Amino acid sequence: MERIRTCVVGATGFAGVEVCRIVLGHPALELTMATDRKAAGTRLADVYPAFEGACDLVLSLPEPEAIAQNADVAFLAVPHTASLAITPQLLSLGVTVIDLSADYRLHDAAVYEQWYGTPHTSPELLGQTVYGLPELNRSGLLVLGERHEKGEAVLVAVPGCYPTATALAAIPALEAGLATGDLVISDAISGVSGAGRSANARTHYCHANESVEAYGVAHHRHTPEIEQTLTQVAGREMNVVFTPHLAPLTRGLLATVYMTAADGITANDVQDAYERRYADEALVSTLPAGHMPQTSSVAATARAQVGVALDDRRRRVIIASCAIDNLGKGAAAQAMQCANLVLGLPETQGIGVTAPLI
Ligand SMILES: NC(=O)C1=CN([C@@H]2O[C@H](COP(=O)(O)OP(=O)(O)OC[C@H]3O[C@@H](n4cnc5c(N)ncnc54)[C@H](OP(=O)(O)O)[C@@H]3O)[C@@H](O)[C@H]2O)C=CC1
Ligand SMILES: CC(=O)N[C@@H](CCC(=O)OP(=O)(O)O)C(=O)O
Repeated sequence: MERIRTCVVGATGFAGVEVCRIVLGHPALELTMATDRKAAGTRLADVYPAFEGACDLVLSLPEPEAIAQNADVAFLAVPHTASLAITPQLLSLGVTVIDLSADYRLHDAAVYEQWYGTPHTSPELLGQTVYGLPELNRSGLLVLGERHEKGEAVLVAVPGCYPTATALAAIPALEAGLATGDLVISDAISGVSGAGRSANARTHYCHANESVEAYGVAHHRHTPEIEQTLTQVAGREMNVVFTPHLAPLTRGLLATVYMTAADGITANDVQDAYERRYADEALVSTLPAGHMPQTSSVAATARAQVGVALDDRRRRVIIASCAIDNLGKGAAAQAMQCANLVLGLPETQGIGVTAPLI
């Protein structure tokens, strides 16, 4: 079988290199192009020696015409606005785009402009884009797959890492009507690779090591994305109080979510709802009652694990905690899960399903 020609844009970034690693191990895809502006002209293996012997590809500049000549699908692992700059042209040249950036996640261009502080230059694409959380929007991704099969280039907006973990923690309780009200609180912790490859004052080893801090409090740009998803799930306008924290981990993300419990529900009702909701999901597990997830159990995988409890001692609160790998289910592996659905491949093909155990 001829393999699907694949380009990774932003291939030396943390999310991009993880996409490259997945593509190189994927039986149905071939890494035919990888781009990077600063390292163009050098081999990917010169930047990441782990690829020595496995990949001889030379990095190119991210030029849409060249991408269209070399690839049928492009993963964009670039910062927001960089995706806006090339996605319309890639689509018009017939390249299906799996975008890891935030540029096409929000349905409303005005909300994007408010939170990202920059004009949205292709709002006409927002209506045709599917938000790539397969556990919520699988049918939409399969519709994109039908269009792709007919030769149309399509666009997937892969969710952010914090929105992925927060949504997976909240979906079962909201869908089953076990959580009431319009407020969800999400306390989340990310490893430092979530901030990308370039260190800054906050992510510098000497600042981040042996320390945990909250940041972006009350104004992080994932807030509207989380609210958009929770509103879709609950079928009513939802708000989130979202507090991200930076922890001295290389990779891993844990979101613990608090929701007001509906009157009369029991801890068993909550546990059952979560187990039922994820029973058929290959990549999301509900842990047994009394167990909470840890990031090391999902490191370097596409998996999410969710643990849930009901605190009915004073206030009745559902507490759900979700662990993912920020670069796995939070970025590259989820991007591949979406691509598999769009490309008509088995949903988990090519993505690691269990973590290294030691
Ligand atoms: N890190 C994570 O855990 C997650 C990241 N994401 C998203 O994935 C995307 C990449 O993130 P991450 O890998 O962390 O970032 P990095 O900073 O590590 O990498 C960014 C990459 O994009 C390239 N790039 C930067 N600007 C442009 C541009 N204008 N045009 C083309 N290429 C450009 C960079 O190389 P060069 O400048 O040399 O071209 C580099 O290869 C972002 O949108 C991020 O929000 C999503 C979920 C989780
Ligand atoms: C630890 C850390 O700094 N994390 C990043 C996560 C952002 C990210 O990757 O998300 P987008 O895809 O929406 O840009 C942050 O808080 O900005």
